Amino acid sequence: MKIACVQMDIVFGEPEKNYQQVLNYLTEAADNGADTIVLPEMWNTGYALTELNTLADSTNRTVEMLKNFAKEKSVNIVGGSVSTEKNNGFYNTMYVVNKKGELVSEYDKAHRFGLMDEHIHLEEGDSLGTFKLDNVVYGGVICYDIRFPEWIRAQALNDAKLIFVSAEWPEPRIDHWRTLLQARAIENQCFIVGVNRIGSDPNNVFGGSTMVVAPWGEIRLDMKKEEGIGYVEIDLNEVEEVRKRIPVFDDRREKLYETFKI
Ligand SMILES: NC(=O)CCC(=O)C(=O)O
Repeated sequence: MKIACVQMDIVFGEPEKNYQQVLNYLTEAADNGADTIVLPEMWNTGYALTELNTLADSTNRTVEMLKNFAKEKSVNIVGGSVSTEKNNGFYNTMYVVNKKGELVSEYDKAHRFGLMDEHIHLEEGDSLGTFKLDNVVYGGVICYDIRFPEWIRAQALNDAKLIFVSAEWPEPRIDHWRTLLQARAIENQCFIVGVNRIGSDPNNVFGGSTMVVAPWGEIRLDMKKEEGIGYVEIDLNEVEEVRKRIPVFDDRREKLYETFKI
């Protein structure tokens, strides 16, 4: 499985420029033989949260673009996230489309990040964010969600073998990002593909460090500050190998956990 991670800059509050940019990246990745392309968080608008009433995607624009592209090039797309307007509110939404051009997941960020005012401008989602591509179960979460081990564990317990994390994670906390991605991979014995943006907006400088971490914890891709697409080939059989080596999932004590606040 060849994964393409798009570590891009995002033009603040300018969806037209960002849709064009993303189309260019998708084309480059598909032409380079990617099976699955992964985008960062809020790539249509950036964190222009006070302008969402005019900028957020309130139509099917993103979904249609991703579906058409995926079908034409026969590629899976984990569409990072975009700001959306639906059900009388604004959301931070991850769309995933498969190679046939079908929408297989629509996940709204479950945990809102107060330091970037999400709790003021965005609604929170309630779905788990697991989905199937080519008959394998995956998970998808958005940025701050990775700080909640119980949320990632829930995806792993629901059979996710690889979890995608799309982010706009600022540089000053980039060590947290790197450590959390590795910890979530080791504790859940699964692949973690974390795609962060680079560049800056009026309030933050973003840290890049798009990474792919294997179930044993090795870093298989580290884009550091490089702008562009990083490629990695992975074998999902590694998940079962690592789970056999240390059978964490067999050794869990669910009854015990139920007696405490976990
Ligand atoms: N966009 C986000 O959710 C950022 C999360 C973040 O920076 C963190 O430290 O957590």
